[in-house]
Formats: sequence, structure tokens, C-alpha cells
Amino acid sequence: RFIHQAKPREAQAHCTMALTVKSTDDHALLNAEHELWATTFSYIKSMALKSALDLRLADAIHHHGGAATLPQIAARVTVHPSKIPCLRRLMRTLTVSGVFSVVQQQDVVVPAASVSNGTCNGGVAAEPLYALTPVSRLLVGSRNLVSIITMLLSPNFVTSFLGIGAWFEHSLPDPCLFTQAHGEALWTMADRDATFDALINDAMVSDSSFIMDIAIRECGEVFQGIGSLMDVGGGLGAAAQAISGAFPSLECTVMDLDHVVAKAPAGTDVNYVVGDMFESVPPADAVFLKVRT
Ligand SMILES: C[S@@+](CC[C@H](N)C(=O)[O-])C[C@H]1O[C@@H](n2cnc3c(N)ncnc32)[C@H](O)[C@@H]1O
Repeated sequence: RFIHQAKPREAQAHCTMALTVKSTDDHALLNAEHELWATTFSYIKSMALKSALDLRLADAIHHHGGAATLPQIAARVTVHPSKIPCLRRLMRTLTVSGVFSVVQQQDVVVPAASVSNGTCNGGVAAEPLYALTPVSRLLVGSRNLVSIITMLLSPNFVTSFLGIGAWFEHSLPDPCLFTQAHGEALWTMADRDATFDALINDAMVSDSSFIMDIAIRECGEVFQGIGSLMDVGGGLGAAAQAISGAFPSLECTVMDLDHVVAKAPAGTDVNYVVGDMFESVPPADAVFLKVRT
């Protein structure tokens, strides 16, 4: 904080001052305050990730074969030229949290003017190369997790968590955080708001397409020996499709609310039925309910 508030030389002086605190108690106080600020701002990590999704930064790096300089990234995303120094700071935040990695290239130099990082005064400057990591590789390619992360970081979900304190004040049973924040249940909003419904359904397809391949590889034996399966609250059926693909003799049916089943894809090996799981569940050899914890 000292460094950001002051000019470089003053910052150094302040920094030295901070580091030469003599009292152990003051050291402890400053450490505690640092922890408090770090916890307070920890949401910046997820907001930086949201920005990366909004700006499609992983796609821009992927386009360049998995590693790209800031000018190369900036050329492929919608960033006003005046904000390119800010983009460098965003990339720094994302590399600290492991979304991207960065290497300082020794052998590639570019004119400082084109770097536009706000710190170079002419001459040449080595351009850092930002690369995809195992984390950001999950955000590119055909089976990516962009939709589920976009939903989890969407305003309707994020704002719900602002009410945790208020939620504790009410006795059980009470509305969940989502209902408390928005005055209606998540599935009611999805029924009413087509954009929100699409956000959820796409999110679930991306999550199920990813996790079910692993689940079938790791514990596919649970599906052996059964003739029919009912995926309760199965959404657009991505999980059931994965199971059906791996076990073609297993008759898979998805049960969901009518506004979801109305959008179910045609031409799959999966059957779809409308129903309310709190009223009844159609008979099958096994009931499947996918839960992520
Ligand atoms: C979190 S999504 C999971 C979708 C799917 N199982 C998956 O993992 O890809 C929950 C699903 O339950 C459905 N749902 C909510 N309430 C329901 C109810 N009372 N009866 C049947 N389905 C319901 C929603 O429409 C939604 O598709």
C-alpha cells in the first residue's frame, strides 16, 4: 500500500520505514492488518478471473499457440489503447493466482513505445510472455468450463453471498441466500427469465460434459448391471448423454421442469420427461442425482 500511494523514491523510504519497525507488537499489528486487507480483497482474484472471461483473454493466448505477449493479447481483445497499462496489471493479478503464467523473455525485445506499459521511457524492453496454465486450459477448446464459471461469477449468484450475515439472523426454515437476495427462487427466476435460464442450462452442460467423462472413467462400474436410469433434475441431459454413450444398453431418462425439458436437444439417445421431483419420480432401476460439493 505504501508503494502504491507514493512516488517511487518516497515509496522506498516508506517501505524501509515499514520494514524497520522495532517493536514486536507493531510488527504483529502490521502483519495482522496485512492479513485483514488480504482477506478483504481476496474477491479481486475471482473478479480478475471474471474479467479474463469477459475479455476472452485465454482465447487470445490460445490463438497464439498458448503463449503471447501483451501487445499480441491486446490486439485480439476489446481494450481501449489507454487501458493497455491496466491490462498488464490485470495479467499480473491473473498470473499471481495461477490462471496464467509469465516468463520474461531474454531474447525477444520490442520497441518500448509499442509496449505502452507506462513505465518505459524509450529504448527497448523485453516483453513478458503470458502462457496458459492447466487452469486456463480449462477455459479454451471445445469442452471448456467457461459457461459454468461465467454462471458462478454472474451478478445474480455473486450478490447472493452479500447476504450471508442477514441470512443468519432468520430462523430455519428460511429462504436460501438466492431467494433472500432476489425475492424469488433460482428456478422460478429461470422459468421467468429466458436469458438467466440459458445461463444456467449452458453452465450445467459444460460442467456435466467435463465431470461425467472423469466420473465414468473413475467409477463407471456403478452403472453396470442396471437396465434403466432416471436422471432427476437432469437439465438438458449432458450427464445422461455421457452415461448413455458409455453404456448404450442402459435406457437413460432425464426428468426436469417443463421450461427446461422444452429446450432439450433432439436426436439424442436420452428420453426426457417433465416432472417435479418433490411430487414424484418416475420408476427406474436407478435414480441419478448429480451433486457437486
Ligand atoms: C443444478 S441443475 C443440474 C442439472 C444437471 N443435473 C446437471 O448436473 O447438468 C438443477 C436442475 O434441477 C432442475 N430442477 C429444479 N427444481 C426441480 C424440481 N422440483 N423437479 C425437477 N427438476 C428440478 C432445474 O431445472 C435444473 O435443471
